[in-house]
Amino acid sequence: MDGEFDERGFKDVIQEALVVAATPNIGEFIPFLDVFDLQELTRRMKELAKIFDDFFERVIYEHVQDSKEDKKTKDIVDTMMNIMQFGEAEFEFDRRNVKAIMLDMLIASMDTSATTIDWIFTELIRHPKVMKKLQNELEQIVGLNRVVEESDLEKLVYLDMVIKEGFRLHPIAPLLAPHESIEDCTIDGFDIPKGSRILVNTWAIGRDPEIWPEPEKFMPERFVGSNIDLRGRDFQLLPFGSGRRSCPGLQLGLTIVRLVLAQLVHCFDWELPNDMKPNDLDMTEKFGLVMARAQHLRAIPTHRLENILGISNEQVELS
Ligand code: HEM
Repeated sequence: MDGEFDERGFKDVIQEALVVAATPNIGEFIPFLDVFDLQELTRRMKELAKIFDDFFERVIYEHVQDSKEDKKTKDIVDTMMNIMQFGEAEFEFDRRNVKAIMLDMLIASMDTSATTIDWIFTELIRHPKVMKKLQNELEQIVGLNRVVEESDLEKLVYLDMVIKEGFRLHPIAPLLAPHESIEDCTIDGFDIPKGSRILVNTWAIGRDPEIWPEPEKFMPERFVGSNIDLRGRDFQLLPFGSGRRSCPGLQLGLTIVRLVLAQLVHCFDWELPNDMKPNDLDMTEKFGLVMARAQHLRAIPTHRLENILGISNEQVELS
């Protein structure tokens, strides 16, 4: 089964799992049809689960072998294995939990950050004035003699607005994760019984003209003087969800997105190949738990930071 990872690549298999998980399963809505698995989603999910399980078994095996040697650095799998071995958790914690956490971390972290960067960077290429304004901010704060570092990020106010605007138009989990109401409640006059499955359509909220003027426009300036943040406090912008089940990787994810985007924009000027115009970029979305761009973005970088990066100009594929 590892063969499937080797042949298709880890990212591809994870992406398939996200599509299967997001596809509405008719058997969940009409329970007596569940057993027939009409869309073959359950069958495929079981196959994928087996592929992941075999892979994580191999990871655990390798860690057990390595632990016999005196390793200097320990990773998250070593830590979980220790907790399991010495019964340090105050609840049942076995091999299945170790594998489930590994799967959770990989699925939740890999595609999310990469897809976010892909969308926001595409918007920057479609909006050269915004790209230029961001480059000016980077020039002022960082200069042109060194690369952006994590410690610069707090000072990059316009970058922050660009990222919020990107998340508003392209929340990578458009329906968040399915939630369940734990008690009866009424929202906006709608009675929601305890135990209902709740899907929060952040994609639609982000494009609601009653909340966002000219919602289809990519306009980071709409955040000037606003204190709307991304942490789930402001319900009109929920790219990481809200409350107890919101994204625990927010800090890491946001730092990666800010740093990578800042470096891409700061280090390079970008143009589209084959005389393509920014407006010609295909913005079609691809369905999945993480909603990615359907088409790969191709752009040509020219480096701006003289004498710092020994990188030649070439066409790169960002997704
Ligand atoms: C830009 C990057 C990321 C975005 C946009 C993002 C977004 C989200 C969203 C929308 C949810 C569902 C929240 C809800 O339904 O209320 C979620 C859950 C989760 N995220 Fe992230 N995420 C990102 C990066 C990460 C990273 C880097 C990690 C881990 C290292 C991570 C780990 C998780 C986990 C474990 C959950 C499930 C939490 C739970 O069910 O209680 N995420 N994320």
